[in-house]
Amino acid sequence: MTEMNKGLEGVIASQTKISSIIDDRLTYVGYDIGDLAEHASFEEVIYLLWYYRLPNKRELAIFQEQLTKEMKLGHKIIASLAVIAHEKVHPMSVMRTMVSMLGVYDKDSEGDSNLSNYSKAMKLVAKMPTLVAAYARMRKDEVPLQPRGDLSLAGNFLYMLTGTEPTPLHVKAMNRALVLHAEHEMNASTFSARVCVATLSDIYSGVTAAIGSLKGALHGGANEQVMVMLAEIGDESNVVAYLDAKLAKKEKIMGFGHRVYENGDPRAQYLRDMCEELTTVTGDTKWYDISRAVEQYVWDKKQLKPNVDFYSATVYHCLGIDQDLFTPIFTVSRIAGWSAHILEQYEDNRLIRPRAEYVGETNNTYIPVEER
Ligand SMILES: CC(=O)SCCNC(=O)CCNC(=O)[C@H](O)C(C)(C)COP(=O)(O)OP(=O)(O)OC[C@H]1O[C@@H](n2cnc3c(N)ncnc32)[C@H](O)[C@@H]1OP(=O)(O)O
Ligand SMILES: O=C([O-])CC(=O)C(=O)O
Repeated sequence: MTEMNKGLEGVIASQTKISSIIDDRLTYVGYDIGDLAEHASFEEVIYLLWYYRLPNKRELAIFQEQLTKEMKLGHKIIASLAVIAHEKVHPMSVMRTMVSMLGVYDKDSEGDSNLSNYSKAMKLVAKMPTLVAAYARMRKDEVPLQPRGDLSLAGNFLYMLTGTEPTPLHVKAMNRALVLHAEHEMNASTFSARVCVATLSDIYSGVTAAIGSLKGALHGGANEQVMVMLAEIGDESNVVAYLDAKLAKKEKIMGFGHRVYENGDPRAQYLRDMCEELTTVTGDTKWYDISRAVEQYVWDKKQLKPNVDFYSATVYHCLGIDQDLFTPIFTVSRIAGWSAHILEQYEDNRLIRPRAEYVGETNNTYIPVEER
């Protein structure tokens, strides 16, 4: 057997044409993430990840129309959401359950043709923002809102969440966050999705598995923990003492470090810029200033750079979003990458089944329970 590799660090588990991270540069289908963050709509990015090319104007218009049509939630889904909306569980547990419910109420859930899988992928990317927004309202006893045909996915999401038409700056910020979180090669949640569907299980099962993996604080759950940390710091003058205490206890600083990037996550700078733009407009730069001070001190003390989760926390906070919805927003975006990987896995499938090195007891003999 080959040597054990804890955490599968550096192991290549499959080939992909969806995204690459080479020498700290992230590209989606060969397009630099900075270029996409600056210019692309989230809808274009979904198309790019599924079809390995950008859509032309007509293709994009049709794609957007299909997405908007699929955004609505059926009454059975709203009824299921009503049953759990007030449970005291993390919103990611609600999302995991509701995606599973989408599978329950999709008559085509077991369909395995290419057409059926693309159609289910479309339903999932379209319904994810509506689910998060509906849950956010229903847990506060507010009526869930229907998507509007005249808004982009980012705009619709903010509208359905808040009930008011978002400003162009807020739509730009949300769109940029969705583009930047959409895809990231063989991260833990994408790997979970691929492992699941490689058994020839269905797409809803794959996405349910992925949501479970994204929830954890070492992965997507870090963005919520970043906001918890910033709130605990509370003022720029507390940054050093707070971080010193954390590091002395050998605790991880959320939103820093990365398994793959050696010199920093390129997505962080675009979110930092967005964060600066948002806070400059509101005139309340407190959270941005604290974040900059944290970034500087963690670099000075540990030579660690922020990852995608660090500045996304302040961006969402500036958009007025509750902190426990930060990771669910990650699902609204990452469903693009998960679905692309699931479709790619089906295209050229092989069961994913690594080995474990056995380090337990050997040569035991069964003793009847009465004699133990
Ligand atoms: C979307 C995303 O998933 S991005 C990642 C989001 N997660 C986080 O922000 C959580 C905080 N970060 C981390 O826990 C890690 O950096 C991970 C999970 C992202 C990567 O983990 P790994 O590649 O397994 O690195 P590992 O945890 O072994 O860290 C290597 C060393 O750097 C240190 N280190 C890494 N990240 C951090 C951190 N955030 N704070 C403090 N120390 C850290 C570790 O303590 C370890 O030091 P040691 O060798 O002296 O023990
Ligand atoms: O790639 C990873 O390990 C985690 C990450 O940054 C992501 O999923 O966006």
